[in-house]
Amino acid sequence: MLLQIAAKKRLRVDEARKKVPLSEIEKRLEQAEAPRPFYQALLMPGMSVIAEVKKASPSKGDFGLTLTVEELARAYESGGARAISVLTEEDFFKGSATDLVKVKSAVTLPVLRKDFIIDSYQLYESRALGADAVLLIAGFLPEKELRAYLQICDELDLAAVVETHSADEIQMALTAGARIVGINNRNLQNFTTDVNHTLQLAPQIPDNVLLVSESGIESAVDVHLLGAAGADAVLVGETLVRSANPTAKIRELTGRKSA
Ligand SMILES: O=C(O)c1ccccc1NCC(=O)[C@H](O)[C@H](O)COP(=O)(O)O
Repeated sequence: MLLQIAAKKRLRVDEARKKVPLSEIEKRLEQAEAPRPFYQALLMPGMSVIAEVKKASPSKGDFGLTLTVEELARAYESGGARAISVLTEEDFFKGSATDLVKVKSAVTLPVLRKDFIIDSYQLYESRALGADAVLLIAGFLPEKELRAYLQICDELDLAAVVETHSADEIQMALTAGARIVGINNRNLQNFTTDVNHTLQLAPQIPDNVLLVSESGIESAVDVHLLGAAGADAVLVGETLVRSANPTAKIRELTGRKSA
């Protein structure tokens, strides 16, 4: 599945580059507004929720959102989310760049572009679309490339969450210079999730690096255990999009009334 996602992404990136060359994106970036502070949002005391706008997934199919992406993002902001993640991958998650643009203008929170970044072009594109942060998947990128991408993110003033799933990937992310490491509780081979995965790997993350626990987070107990293990933030998708009241669900997860 991951190979299929990467192959589709390659075609999409090549198409995008033909339509809008990097030189044109660089021109647009000259007019771009300063990004919103994603890293600082995760530094706030207490657990930060990165609430995800997720329309579908390869394992679960379409979630049948009843709210528009703007309404959903505003509901997340009201519940005290500290950042919004927008899945922009088109072919397996039914997302789009337009979703990111719509969400960015609907809320005041920093916005993470959640996609499969396989080409540096996507970093410039993300910044031009208004993303404040991007996700880099350690399992997709050799260390040299990851380091180079992190450097481009720094130059663009774009925060980066480096997603990992093993001790080796965590070491690679840290060596490459990651300042925010995601531990994905989802096994990308079979799509099962287990929050114990973060609990087991969290000790590998030094204190000066922010830890985001990703995927499969369902309850206040999960959030509490993850916080006690050292997570600064949780990235939550399915639990929120399936909830009848996403605002209340975020409050229930954090035990807080506001951010
Ligand atoms: O969500 C999936 O099934 C999935 C499959 C293959 C690659 C990535 C996948 N998810 C992307 C994500 O990063 C999640 O949407 C995110 O961590 C939130 O997860 P959840 O709270 O379990 O929806």
